[in-house]
Amino acid sequence: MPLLTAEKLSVLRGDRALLRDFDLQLQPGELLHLRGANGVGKTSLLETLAGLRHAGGGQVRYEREDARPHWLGHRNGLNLQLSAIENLQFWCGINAAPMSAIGPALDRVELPARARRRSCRMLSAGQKRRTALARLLLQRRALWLLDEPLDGLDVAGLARFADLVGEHLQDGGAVLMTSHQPLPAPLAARELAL
Ligand SMILES: Nc1ncnc2c1ncn2[C@@H]1O[C@H](COP(=O)(O)OP(=O)(O)OP(=O)(O)O)[C@@H](O)[C@H]1O
Repeated sequence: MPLLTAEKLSVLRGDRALLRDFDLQLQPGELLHLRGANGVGKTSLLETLAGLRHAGGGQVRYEREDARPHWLGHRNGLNLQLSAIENLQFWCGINAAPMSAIGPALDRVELPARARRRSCRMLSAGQKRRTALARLLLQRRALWLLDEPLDGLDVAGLARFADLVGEHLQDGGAVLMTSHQPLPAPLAARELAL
């Protein structure tokens, strides 16, 4: 059974339809790499699939109860006044996720200890991205919708990202992500060009 189905979806931006009658299925264990030129509508599509933007028509279905997606936008969704740990504590608080998951998640994304308690405005782009990626590990959600998750990551960061995604797919999760860059090895993705 697919984790995500979109049928005859219209993606709007203002009063303009960027996509019409768009169909998509995402199966457990599948990584889908959404590609396309700047401005073609990748972010708008992802936001529509995540329920952050009204569709102009058609429907989006999450087929399983635990398929409520993890969303990672390219702005990271961090409060820059707060530290990495405080941001994750806030996220755990509003999502009923265990605070005990925060340390291990930051270990997995290899955010240095000295960076964890600094306000996020003091972090580099890659450190902020790693903090945002750590959210994916705080609560099990089968579907990950990731907009430009590779931006700002160095070579080690790309390798950690590949580890996280690879494990998630093996556990039966699915990932839909945009990227202008090739995906890090050994991730094998189905490609969809808009
Ligand atoms: N606030 C806005 N109001 C109306 N149209 C917008 C707005 N923001 C963006 N757009 C238009 O929506 C279209 C799709 O933008 P979107 O960000 O989804 O593209 P994208 O494929 O993700 O681009 P990129 O590769 O540059 O990230 C663009 O052509 C853009 O001009």
